[in-house]
Amino acid sequence: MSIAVDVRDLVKIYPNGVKGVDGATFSVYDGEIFGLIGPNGAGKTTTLRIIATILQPTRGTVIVGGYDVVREADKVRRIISYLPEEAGGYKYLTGREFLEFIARLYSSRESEVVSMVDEGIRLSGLGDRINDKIKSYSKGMLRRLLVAKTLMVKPKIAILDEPTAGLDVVNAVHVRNAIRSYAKEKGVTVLMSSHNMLEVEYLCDRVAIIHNGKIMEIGSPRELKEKYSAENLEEVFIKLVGERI
Ligand SMILES: Nc1ncnc2c1ncn2[C@@H]1O[C@H](COP(=O)(O)OP(=O)(O)OP(=O)(O)O)[C@@H](O)[C@H]1O
Repeated sequence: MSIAVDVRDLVKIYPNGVKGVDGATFSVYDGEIFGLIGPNGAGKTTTLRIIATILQPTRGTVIVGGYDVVREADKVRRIISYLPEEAGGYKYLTGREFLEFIARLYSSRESEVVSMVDEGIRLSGLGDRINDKIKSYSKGMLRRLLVAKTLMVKPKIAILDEPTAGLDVVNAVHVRNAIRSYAKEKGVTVLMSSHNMLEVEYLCDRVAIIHNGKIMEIGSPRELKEKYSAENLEEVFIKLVGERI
């Protein structure tokens, strides 16, 4: 299996001296849904921002689709699509206009723009509300739109930071199903973060558990549950780092 994202001995020290990531190493394979899971402050956002070329690493190497995130950032940006944790939309555009705006950044071919927007509308599940202004959307509707715009451009690698954070169960289930079905249908590699360990159990082929900037374990949810004789990933996490919290 070829490697989509390779992170080696990654360290990020912020200017104030805080270590955001402390020697993380993991690989994401082509076509898999990979979850970076851990509690608040574990280093998930820092790691994803470095992979998305928004933040510079202090030490270590990160290769995305064969390109180095520091030396070949432009090439990396062409093959990824990134959903930040705190993303917004253009609130005076309708959902449809926003998707059209994004699609035109990725393609100048009208037929491609139309099919991307159609895909985005389908993924968002917003129905007729796609024609309403974004400022009228609930938080859940906005997140659904943003997940849809991140996936609809069919990136080689989609990087989703807490795609379901703050969503109620109906919206969260919609977003999870959209990610899973789209990624598997189109062969898109997904790297996502979550502090909801039960959600990643459903969604992810493999997970890495991150704590204090360090990767503590990597494996499929099933492998980890078996290894730790645990009912679910929350229990795995507690058994793994509970005594250190
Ligand atoms: N800009 C920054 N300057 C200084 N320290 C930071 C900065 N951003 C993050 N940190 C620190 O780096 C560590 C990792 O934070 P990060 O946001 O990557 O964690 P996280 O796992 O994404 O957490 P959350 O689930 O709360 O979003 C934390 O100790 C955090 O306080």
